[in-house]
Amino acid sequence: MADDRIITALDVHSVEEMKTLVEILGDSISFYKVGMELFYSAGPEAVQYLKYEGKKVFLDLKLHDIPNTVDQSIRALTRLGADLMTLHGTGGRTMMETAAAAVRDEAARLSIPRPRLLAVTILTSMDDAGWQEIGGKYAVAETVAHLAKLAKEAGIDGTVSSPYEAGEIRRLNGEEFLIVTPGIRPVFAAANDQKRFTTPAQALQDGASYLVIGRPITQAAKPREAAEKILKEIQGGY
Ligand SMILES: O=c1ccn([C@@H]2O[C@H](COP(=O)(O)O)[C@@H](O)[C@H]2O)c(=O)[nH]1
Repeated sequence: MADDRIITALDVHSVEEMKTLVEILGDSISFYKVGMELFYSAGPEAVQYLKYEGKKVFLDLKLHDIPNTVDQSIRALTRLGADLMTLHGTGGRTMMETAAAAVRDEAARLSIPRPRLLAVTILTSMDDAGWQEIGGKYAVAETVAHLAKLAKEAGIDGTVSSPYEAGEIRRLNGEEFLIVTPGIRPVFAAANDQKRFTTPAQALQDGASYLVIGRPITQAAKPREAAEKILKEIQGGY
């Protein structure tokens, strides 16, 4: 029933709201994202609950700091046992290399499966105009490809990018590299604040490994029906 390639973003601010959604979605969703909103409100309990329920967890806290701070923070987060975690690729090569080594070291020390690390490239809420406004010298697509190459060289397992860049990242970094794409909008959903987005089927066709989908499911009048509609779409049932 569930498809591991769909990660539902639990952007709510209490454990109670999270549990209600997870119960409603039942076996239609097996992979959840805990982001800043939920983690800053509920803390590690959110991750622990999902793991206890047998779900996979993407802990999306987008670390962005000097290498030493990221090293210590990523070690603490590794102990929570998430499957995927994020840091910002714009933190640079040394920061990414330090984080990649810290996750491997901490997971080995605890004899737990190693969480996969993803570098956030350029947020999907940003278009070329917004990127240039903050001083971006090259086009978004070019910068994302550059950051993806750098992330791979630094020992990072994958990227978070928009689906628009997925094909090029796949070409550059190969089949094993994880490409996680938020900015997913089924035809029935509003764009909200997303600027670089496409449909679930198109994103997979373009090379995404995982799709992050929040509001089109969690804010639908009937979340389970919305999730099932998306599953049907990606499994070719339209
Ligand atoms: O570039 C990025 C990085 C992360 N996100 C996160 O994904 C979800 C998307 O939610 P929707 O409701 O489907 O828009 C959200 O948790 C973001 O923090 C992103 O959108 N873009």
